[in-house]
Amino acid sequence: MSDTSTVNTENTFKDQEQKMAISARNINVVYATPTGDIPAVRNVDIDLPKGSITGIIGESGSGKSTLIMAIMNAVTKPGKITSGSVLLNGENDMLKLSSEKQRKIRGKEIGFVFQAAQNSLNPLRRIGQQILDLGRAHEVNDLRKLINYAKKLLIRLGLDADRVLASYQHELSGGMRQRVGIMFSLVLNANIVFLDESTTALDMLSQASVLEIIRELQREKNLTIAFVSHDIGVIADLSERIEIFYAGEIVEEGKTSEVLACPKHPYTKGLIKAIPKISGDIDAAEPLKGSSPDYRTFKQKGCLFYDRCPIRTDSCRDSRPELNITNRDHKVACFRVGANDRD
Ligand SMILES: Nc1ncnc2c1ncn2[C@@H]1O[C@H](COP(=O)(O)OP(=O)(O)OP(=O)(O)O)[C@@H](O)[C@H]1O
Repeated sequence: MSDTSTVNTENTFKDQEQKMAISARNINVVYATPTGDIPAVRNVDIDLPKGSITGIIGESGSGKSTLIMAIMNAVTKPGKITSGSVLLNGENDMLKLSSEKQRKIRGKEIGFVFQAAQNSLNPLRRIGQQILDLGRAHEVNDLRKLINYAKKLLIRLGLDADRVLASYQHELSGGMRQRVGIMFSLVLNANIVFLDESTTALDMLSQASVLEIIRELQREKNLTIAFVSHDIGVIADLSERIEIFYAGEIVEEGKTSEVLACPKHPYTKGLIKAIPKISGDIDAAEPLKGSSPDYRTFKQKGCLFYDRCPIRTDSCRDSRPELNITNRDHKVACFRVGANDRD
C-alpha cells in the first residue's frame, strides 16, 4: 500500500469515528462466580452514530446491561472488563481515562438510567435534594436553574414536579420512579443517553407517551440514545438502528426498518415470530423454543445458537460465525446466510 493510500484509509477511519458518539471495540466482560467464570459479553464491536437512537434487544441474561455498563466503564465486581476500547466522540477512550474524568463524563456527557433505577435513588433524601447533590458533584454553578430544568422535564414526563421534588423514593410508584430516572439522565444536558429497560414498569399507554417524549427530546437536542429492551415492538417504534444480542454476542445489526423487514439470523426471525399480534390470529405468535446456552458448561466451539437453530447443519458446530456484512451496514453472524440471502 502506498503512503497516500495509508493516509487516506486512516482519514476515513478518523472521519467515521468523528460521526460516532460511541465507538466500542472488542469488548469482553467476565463475571467471576463460585461455579466458574461467566463470559457475559464477548468480542463486541458497537457504534452509536451521533444524533441517533439505537435499540439493543435480546433475551434476559444475554448481556445487554453488562455491555452498557462496560461502555461507561461502570462494571462492578464480580464483573471485570477484560479487553476493549470505547471512544467517546472519536477521542477519549473511556476504558483508559482516570476514574475522576470518567465520573465527570458519566452524568454530564453520558446520562443513564439503569434497569435498577427504581432502587438506585437514595431512599434517605428527597428527589429535589438528590438533584442538588448531583449538581454539586458536577460543579454546576446555577443550582436554581438546574432545579427549574428538572421541574420542566418532570412536567414534560407527565408528573407533578413540585410533589416529586418533595418526595422520597418510597412515596413514588414504580412508573413514577422510572420517569424520575429519565429526568436524572437528562438534567445535566448529557448528549449521550443510555436507557436500560426504562419504560418496563409503565403500563402500555404511559409507556407510549414516555417513548414519545424521549423521541421529542432526542430530536430537539440531537441526543444519541442507546435503548435497551427485550420488547422488540418498543425498539421497532423508537430506534433507527438495532443490535440483536444473543448469549453475549451481537448476531445481527443494521437499520431497524431493514433488519425487521428482512431479518437474516434465525434468532432474529424467531424474536419477530414470537411477537403477539394485536389483530389477526393471536395463535400465530410462536414463542422461541429452548433457552440460551449456559456459558459455564458451553464448550462447543461452534455457533452459540446451534441447539435452537431450525436451519443448522453439522458444520455449524465446528466454528463460530462472525458478524459479516450482507448489505451495506446490515450485518449478520450466521453461516447459513449465503449468497442468496444477500440483497
Ligand atoms: N453481578 C453478577 N454476578 C454474576 N453474574 C452476573 C452478574 N450480573 C450479570 N451476570 C450474568 O451475566 C450475564 C449477562 O447479564 P445481563 O444482566 O447483562 O443480561 P441482560 O441481557 O441485561 O439481561 P436482562 O434483560 O434480564 O437484564 C447473565 O448470565 C447474568 O446472569
